[in-house]
Amino acid sequence: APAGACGGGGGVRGRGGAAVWLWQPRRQAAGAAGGREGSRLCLQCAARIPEAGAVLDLLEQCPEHQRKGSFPVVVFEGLDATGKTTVTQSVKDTLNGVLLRSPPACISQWRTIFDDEPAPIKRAFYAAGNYILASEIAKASTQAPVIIDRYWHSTAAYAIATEVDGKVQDLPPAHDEVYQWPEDLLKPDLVLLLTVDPEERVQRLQRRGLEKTKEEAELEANTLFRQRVEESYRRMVNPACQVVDASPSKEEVLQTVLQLIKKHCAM
Ligand SMILES: Nc1ncnc2c1ncn2[C@@H]1O[C@H](COP(=O)(O)OP(=O)(O)OP(=O)(O)O)[C@@H](O)[C@H]1O
Ligand SMILES: Cc1cn([C@H]2C[C@H](O)[C@@H](COP(=O)(O)O)O2)c(=O)[nH]c1=O
Repeated sequence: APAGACGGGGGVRGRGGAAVWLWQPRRQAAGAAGGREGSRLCLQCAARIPEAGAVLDLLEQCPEHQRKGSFPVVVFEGLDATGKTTVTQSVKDTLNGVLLRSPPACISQWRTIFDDEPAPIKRAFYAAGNYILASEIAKASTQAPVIIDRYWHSTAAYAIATEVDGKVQDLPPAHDEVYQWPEDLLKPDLVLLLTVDPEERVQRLQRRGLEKTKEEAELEANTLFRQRVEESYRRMVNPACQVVDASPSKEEVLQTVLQLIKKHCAM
């Protein structure tokens, strides 16, 4: 792989236009999220990890420029424990849809390996996962509504928030290209960002009682990181996230999102 493809000033640009692995630290946020080409190059650099080769093989099997079928594709985003798993399952059941998630099942068994790698490799894993997921979305959306638990916006928002230190004011400015959807990645019809206030979210995390991922532990410990992730979500464009207050009961949240889907997606 070309020198600098995975971290040090490379200036690589993804085939579809996603800014990847550029010079400035703030550009590295976008780079860390990478496009298809950027993540491919970074995983090639990580050849010492056998699973990187396996992810690359799966990525190569996925045709570029996936096209959506005629059924709606709806993504749910948000910080951990905002209720994505809960609501995606209910929406899937209500709409007789297909439920998918990022990273997709075919690579999720390697997630813990990549979570322990340096940030660019970890993000390349998640970015590649989105391109593999796009193949699944393209196929499933010819048959039924597709409901997705996290997609590109999560990859980008966590990457940006990790690469940038400090406060929300230190993020790349609104309208920066780091907040753009990659041109070569299949777009959903609707992206819903679930939000709850920090106290409620911590209560939900505690009630759930599962083992914390590193990201979750960091989110809990680091208010600034949490704010950077959420603000990055809010700055994403093309498509932008529609913000949903997910504090009400599960049933109320379900009704709110079903109405939004009805309003924004032809069913
Ligand atoms: N509207 C709600 N009101 C109260 N509790 C809720 C609500 N939605 C979800 N919960 C509870 O909050 C906890 C976290 O929810 P869930 O696992 O769905 O979140 P998540 O966003 O998928 O989290 P992660 O991203 O970490 O997987 C669970 O115990 C769930 O039962
Ligand atoms: C998809 C995706 C996830 N992450 C991080 C963000 C979360 O803290 C954890 C766990 O997510 P999950 O909803 O419990 O599966 O993974 C990330 O950093 N980048 C991504 O693309």
